[in-house]
Amino acid sequence: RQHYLPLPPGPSTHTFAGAQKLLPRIHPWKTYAAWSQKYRSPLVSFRVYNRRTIVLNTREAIHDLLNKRAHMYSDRPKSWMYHVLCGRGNSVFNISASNERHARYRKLIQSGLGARAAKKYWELLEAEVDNLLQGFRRSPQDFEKHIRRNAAAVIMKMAYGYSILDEDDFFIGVAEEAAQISGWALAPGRWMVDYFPILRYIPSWIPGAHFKRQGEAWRVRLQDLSEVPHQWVKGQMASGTYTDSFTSRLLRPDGCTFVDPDEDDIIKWTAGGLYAGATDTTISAMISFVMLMALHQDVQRRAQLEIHEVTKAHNRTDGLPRASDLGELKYLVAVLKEVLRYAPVSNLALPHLVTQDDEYHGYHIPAGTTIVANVWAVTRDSQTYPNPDVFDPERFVAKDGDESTQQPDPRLFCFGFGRRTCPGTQFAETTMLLTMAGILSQFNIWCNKEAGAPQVDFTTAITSCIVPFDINITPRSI
Ligand code: HEM
Repeated sequence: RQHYLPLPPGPSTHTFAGAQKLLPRIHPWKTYAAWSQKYRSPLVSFRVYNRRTIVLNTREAIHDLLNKRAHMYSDRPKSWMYHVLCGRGNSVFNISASNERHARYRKLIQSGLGARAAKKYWELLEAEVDNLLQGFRRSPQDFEKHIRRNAAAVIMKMAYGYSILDEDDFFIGVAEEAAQISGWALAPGRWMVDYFPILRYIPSWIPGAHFKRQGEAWRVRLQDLSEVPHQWVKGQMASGTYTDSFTSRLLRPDGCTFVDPDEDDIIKWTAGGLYAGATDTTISAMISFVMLMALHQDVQRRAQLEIHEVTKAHNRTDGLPRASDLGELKYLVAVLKEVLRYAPVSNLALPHLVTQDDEYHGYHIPAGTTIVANVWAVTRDSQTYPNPDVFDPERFVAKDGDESTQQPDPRLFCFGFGRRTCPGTQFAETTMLLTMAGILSQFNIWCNKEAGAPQVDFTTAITSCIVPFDINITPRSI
């Protein structure tokens, strides 16, 4: 029956290339939301060459399909260039949900990063916040660099027990090269083999088969890069002097024998996924946070007051909150929620793939369609969030202690959906709250508004943040 139903509406497109030329390079989420308004449909669909994408533009549609029907909406679209030619199909982000590795990866991450396990990292996080604040003190104008270093340091220590010394660190270089290659190989519309997989059989020496030679070169390089930190941990463990970490604990679960090669491989991919998942996301959120604090002095003062009261109650003479204090910083949690809503890190989350034919609101959703959740559209929906373009943490403060007066928690959609929901959510929240509390306890952030308040703009990438503008960061007297 579904086949007699229409596809969700969308722009009329070129016979061969489909909507390829219509897809905007800047803020595609805004275009999808505009199409949704134009066609008066929460779902819009378009085709690029032979691949169809459906974008979900409302909270209800996203929840109904990606969460409630997660069993059929949790796969990932296949990039033949990246997954096959570059050999990255086994990565945590790309693995098919039907592959038994998917469940194994997520189980390991859950055991290492879940709510209870995360407490093991409190000391590490506090030490890294301290390093970050020292950086802010030394050169506040380099705040972005300090935030980047901090995110990499936290995850390298947590995943591998490796201490990063500065931003030119060898291991950061390794991870950044891998991320850069992945970005090129995954660029939508760039590789015809993604649309016509038969091209992968073309011999590499044929003129025009540049993509095959490139894919092969990247495969070798990415494989080498992903081995570096893993082999480093194993070398340290063999030498007997190593720092306990996610990887070391899993490699020798009973404390004496190493796991078999199959489990070793699972651990390697899982730890690699942690680095890829944690760095750019946390960095984006923290940059947006700093920018928003510069613009909203009232919010900043109120959060500082709350931090001061909590640290005073716990006799923190340095005025610096600890991880165990975070549960009392209710207003700061509201600020974090509003940062995630106002400046979503992942405006389109990551694409999912539907594995069976389906039907929704009278539309046919064919198996094999890429499904994109327009998170940005949800955060800007004025029914859910009145005055959505206004930054206002008050949305998430319960009136007279009544939690039901709060607007919907954006963490329910900023961290993804169904069986692909971000497994680092709790770890990310603890890291971000501790960083925010540390920064606000020691510094004032402000910008010169004499020539008018700076214009807020957002970057376009897999992770997005507020485009940095000139700000001042000055130490506070406590
Ligand atoms: C501000 C912080 C973060 C945000 C906003 C965020 C957001 C997301 C989103 C939107 C996805 C895709 C979910 C989907 O496909 O439905 C995702 C996946 C993932 N995230 Fe995060 N994330 C954050 C931090 C972290 C951290 C700290 C870690 C690890 C320590 C992490 C590890 C991962 C992994 C491994 C995946 C892939 C899951 C899968 O495909 O099964 N993330 N994240």
